Amino acid sequence: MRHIRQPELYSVDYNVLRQRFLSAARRSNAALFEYKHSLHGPGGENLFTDVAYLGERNASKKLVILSGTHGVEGQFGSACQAEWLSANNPLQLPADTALVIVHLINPWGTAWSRRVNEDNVDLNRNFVDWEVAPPRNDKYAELHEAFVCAEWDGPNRDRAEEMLSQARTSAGGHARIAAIVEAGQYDCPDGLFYGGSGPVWSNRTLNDILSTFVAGASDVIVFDLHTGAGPYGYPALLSVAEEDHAGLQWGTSTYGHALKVVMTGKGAITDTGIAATATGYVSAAVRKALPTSRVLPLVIECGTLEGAVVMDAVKADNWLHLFGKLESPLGQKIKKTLRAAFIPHDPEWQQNCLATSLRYFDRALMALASVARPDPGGDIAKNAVSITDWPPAVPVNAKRHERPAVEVHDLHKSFGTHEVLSGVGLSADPGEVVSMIGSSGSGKSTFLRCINLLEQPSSGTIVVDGEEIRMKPAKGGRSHPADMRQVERIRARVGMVFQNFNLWPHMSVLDNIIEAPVHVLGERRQDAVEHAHQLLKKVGLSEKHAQYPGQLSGGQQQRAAIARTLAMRPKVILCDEPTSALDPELVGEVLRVIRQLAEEGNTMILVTHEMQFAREVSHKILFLHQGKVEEQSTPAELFTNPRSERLRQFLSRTL
Ligand SMILES: Nc1ncnc2c1ncn2[C@@H]1O[C@H](COP(=O)(O)OP(=O)(O)OP(=O)(O)O)[C@@H](O)[C@H]1O
Repeated sequence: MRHIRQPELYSVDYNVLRQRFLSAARRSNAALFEYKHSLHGPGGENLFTDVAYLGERNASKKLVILSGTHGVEGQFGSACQAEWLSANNPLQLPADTALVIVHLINPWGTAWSRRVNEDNVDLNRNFVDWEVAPPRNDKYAELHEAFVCAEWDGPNRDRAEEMLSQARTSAGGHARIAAIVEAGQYDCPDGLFYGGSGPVWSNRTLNDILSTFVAGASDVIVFDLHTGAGPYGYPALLSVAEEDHAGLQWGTSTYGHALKVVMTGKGAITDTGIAATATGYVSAAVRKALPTSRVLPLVIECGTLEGAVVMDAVKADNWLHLFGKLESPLGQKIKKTLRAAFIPHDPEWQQNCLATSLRYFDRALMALASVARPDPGGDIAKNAVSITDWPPAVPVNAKRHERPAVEVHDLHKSFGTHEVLSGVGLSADPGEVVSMIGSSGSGKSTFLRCINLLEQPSSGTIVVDGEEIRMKPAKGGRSHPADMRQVERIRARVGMVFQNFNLWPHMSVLDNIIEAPVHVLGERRQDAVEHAHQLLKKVGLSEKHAQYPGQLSGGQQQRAAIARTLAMRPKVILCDEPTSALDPELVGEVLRVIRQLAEEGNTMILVTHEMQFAREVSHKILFLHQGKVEEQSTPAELFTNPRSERLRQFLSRTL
């Protein structure tokens, strides 16, 4: 079984999920596009559905992987998407095949931990044919009042629960009630499994994505990633269909008995845990949007708790959003219960669901690889639309033309007559991770130390966050900073993680962390302490705040040093061989923290001898040789296709 390298992949924080996904996609050289939602997340953050596209624009075979149809389940789908990209870098796409990853199609639901969207709409009931009247669900209407009881407890609540209990008994158990409720309903906008009154934002966005990035392909496999139904911890592979079609046979021949076909419609029954009575699924949408393609719509559905328990959690969440207070203790408890109903806090569940899903993705690529190219004269090829433009999504890459977080041009540095850096340049965009590799003595650490003027460069230009460090000529054709106050200001924005930690030995861990925020940034001590505790939690050292550096292991000291760096809220983090002073068994714990920082979108410049790590976390790698950049490229390119002989030799010695 493949092991999850990052258990924290399952995060409840929308920003963490998004940054992690974008980071993984950028490392894979995907083209990125974003669809901005008009609402914000709970922290005021902007919300987006992101699309990562890999492969030829006009590929005739496409694999689509969609997450977050039911917002709160998006943690799982996002983890699968990011982890599959990270575990397969560079991803080997078969010829004439492209990958389209749609990250969090219902971003509002994910950010607010709701199964539904911003209009209380279940997106997986919203893809009905809106040209005709939506299906009626009279049996739901009879139960609706009990589902939306305004009281959390008290006599009315007791009556509502009694009514539901009687309905369960007379219908013959929870499953029967579930079949009624989960069929979806279109009359009660405040009720459960409400399908809406027209196509919602996520519906329109998905259709736009399909017509922009997928339409015209001859063969398409689509995964829609879900949790919350079926046996615990078992990722079932399903294909949901309202009628038989060519894709189903393709699915059966690809996955054999692993695939369950669920025929939906009025009165349909299935033992898969999903609602066969419902219509308006994503699978219907993809087939409708891609009429000229052979489409295999797949659902991965990872079972969690008993159906009745999941339904209760959804019902409580509906009450919370209609009548409760999100920030109250009860509100927080309801949210926690809902999240646990869809993503259990169980490493084995998380590992198994993720690993199995990645295997289903691998298999899909194999299935696409074995599809012969379409006959150029055939019907499908005739109908193929060539993608010449990518509107209306805004390419995320365009954002990367914002000003770089760090730019260095033509940097020279000599110690006496020994020129250690001979014209080194580098540019890191916000959120980018740039690693520097090279033999011992090639000048990597000196370069890093020049960026925050721990070493004074002999000449060259350094721009941090748009501000150029002003230099003035000094003796012997050298230069010095013109204004030390400017240097101090810029240093405060550039965090540095040193090889030897550099913690103050006479101060506790907490005092080490708050020292600079209080004395350099002028933060209130109380605020700095609060922030320090958050950071210690992040690096896994909550228990160690009162200890002194000498009482900690090397790995713990380095993690404390990272927390101290983060306390200054740096624009850029420079890491100078952060693990080279550690015993091998302590390296992993530090790399994990650095990986997390990288994936949360911090801008980092990293000097390291950990090649595999550099390959996994970096967007760009520079190979330094004798004070010059010999080669720079993306990790995939640099490691698999080194151009210079020196780099080839270096890699053969170190990999
Ligand atoms: N303060 C200094 N005074 C004199 N020479 C120095 C000084 N600092 C570094 N050097 C020299 O500069 C060269 C580059 O050193 P640097 O530490 O930048 O290399 P590096 O690529 O980081 O090496 P390593 O991977 O071994 O850390 C070396 O020859 C080193 O001896």
